[in-house]
Amino acid sequence: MLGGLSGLLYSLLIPLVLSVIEAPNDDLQTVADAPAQLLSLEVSNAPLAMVFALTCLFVLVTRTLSQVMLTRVAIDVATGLRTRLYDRIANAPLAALERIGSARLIAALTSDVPRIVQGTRTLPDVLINIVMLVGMLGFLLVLNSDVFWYVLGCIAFGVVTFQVPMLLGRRYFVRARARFDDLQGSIQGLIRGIKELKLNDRKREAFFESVLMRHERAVRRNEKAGHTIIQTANNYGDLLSFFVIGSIIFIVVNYKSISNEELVGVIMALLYITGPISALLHVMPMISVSRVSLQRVKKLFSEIPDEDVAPSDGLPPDWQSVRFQRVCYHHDGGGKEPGFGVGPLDFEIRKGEITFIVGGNGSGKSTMSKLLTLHYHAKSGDIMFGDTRVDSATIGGCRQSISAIYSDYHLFDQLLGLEDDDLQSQVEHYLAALQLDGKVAYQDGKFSTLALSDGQRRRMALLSSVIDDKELYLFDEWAADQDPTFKSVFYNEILPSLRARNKAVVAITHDDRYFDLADQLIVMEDGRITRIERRQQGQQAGATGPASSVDFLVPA
Ligand SMILES: Nc1ncnc2c1ncn2[C@@H]1O[C@H](COP(=O)(O)OP(=O)(O)OP(=O)(O)O)[C@@H](O)[C@H]1O
Repeated sequence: MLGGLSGLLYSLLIPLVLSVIEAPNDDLQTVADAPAQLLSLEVSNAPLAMVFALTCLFVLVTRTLSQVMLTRVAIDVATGLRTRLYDRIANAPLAALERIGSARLIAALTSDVPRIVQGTRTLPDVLINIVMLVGMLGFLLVLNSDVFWYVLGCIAFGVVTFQVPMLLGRRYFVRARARFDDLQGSIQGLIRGIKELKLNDRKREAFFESVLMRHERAVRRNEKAGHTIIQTANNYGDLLSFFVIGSIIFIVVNYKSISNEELVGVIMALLYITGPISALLHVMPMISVSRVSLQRVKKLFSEIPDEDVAPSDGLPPDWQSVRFQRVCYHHDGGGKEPGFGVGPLDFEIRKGEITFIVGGNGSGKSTMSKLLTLHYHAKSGDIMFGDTRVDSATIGGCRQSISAIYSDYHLFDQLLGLEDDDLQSQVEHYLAALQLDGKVAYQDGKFSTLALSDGQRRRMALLSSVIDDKELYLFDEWAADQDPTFKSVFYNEILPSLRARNKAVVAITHDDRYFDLADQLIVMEDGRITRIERRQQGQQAGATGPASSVDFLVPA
């Protein structure tokens, strides 16, 4: 609205100036002959000068206001888009996120969203320039209708012919954007694999040449081609404006009756029109790139399904055991690969027991554990939390019973969602029990550092997990990078103390030295359970090391 008003006022300036130059009536001439005194300046045509000054002021105010307001809207759009993406990611099934991959998600958040916003930011200028163009065309119509129709025809011709390079340029932008996902993936490879690359010059060169720079060159090539085409088209558009002016001065005047006075007005109007046309042409590449990013984000949204989970009241159901009944799951292989199937799985995890899941690499232990922690949705069969069957209505509540540390866990630098009064003392207790008290402090609701060794970071993850105080604990090869002493602490003290608290404890492990500590041993092979061993009633598990008298957990 303001942009339109600004454009309209802007387009009124030329007729105003022309009316002064042309001095169409005697009154004005008289006024011009007797300049008025304003702020000790002699001003000709004082009333018109006032109108001119006020119009300029209005243009300044309305244009600034419209730009500021729309820029603010654009910033809100960016936040809104990112927030929608955060929500989508948070509510997406894990399998879909694994399939899409972090590279695409990060590229959308860091590259597409800013480009969309950049495109949105041009909108006030687009609007202002369109209104200016329409205003000036209206003025042209008043001046000379023949010239008006001629110019309109030329603009229509320009718009139609401009579409060809635009479409071509857009195709290159689409290709560049698609290759940007690959580039993002290889940048992650460079950062994460820097240690391996530094130790092997040939590997590094090969990575740079055939992976990283290949994608970089592809992005560069396509972006250059896209911008070259669109810039050339812009210049063609600019040139077309001058071609129109030239053709009117040199050709059209011979066919249509245009007075000299009209011609001056027409040329001024046409020169003035080139401004908005050129401004519109120059935002075209930005709008085109922005549209490509918008489509990319839309496609991403369509690929992230919403998880079929009803809103949970946060209350887990009452359960003593979790039962798997003929549960099956299948990883899609993607393309020609057959994928990997797990199941049918039948087993029971009880509270007050320690269950070890063992098996060779790739036997399906982690997949089964993600079914148990309700991250993967079973393709068939039932998972029961006590008498509660896990389905879309109950899954949210059931998840609240679970705490898990996977091999690719993430460590947050603060304890989130906890408001216990004695949180500080609990954290201090666990920092000491996990032998981290000299390393990490908990201050102002944050850990002082996470720059720790792998084993120490895993202990921090354990701290965060036990402090959550859930019913079912899953540890995926947690002890793999612990030293022998702390491995023993984990198996002989930490797991038994969780069991003593009536927690259901599940650990995926290759540490056969500690197998007899478990109440139940589930052996997996090629996606199936080949054996389940249960300890006899009354036979106390935990014979390998000296069971500590110290309770790891803080007193209840
Ligand atoms: N996200 C995934 N997408 C597709 N296939 C997968 C995915 N994760 C695992 N797989 C397939 O499932 C198989 C079993 O993987 P899983 O991680 O469950 O094994 P595991 O027993 O935990 O192995 P390890 O002891 O090496 O951790 C793998 O061989 C792989 O082919």
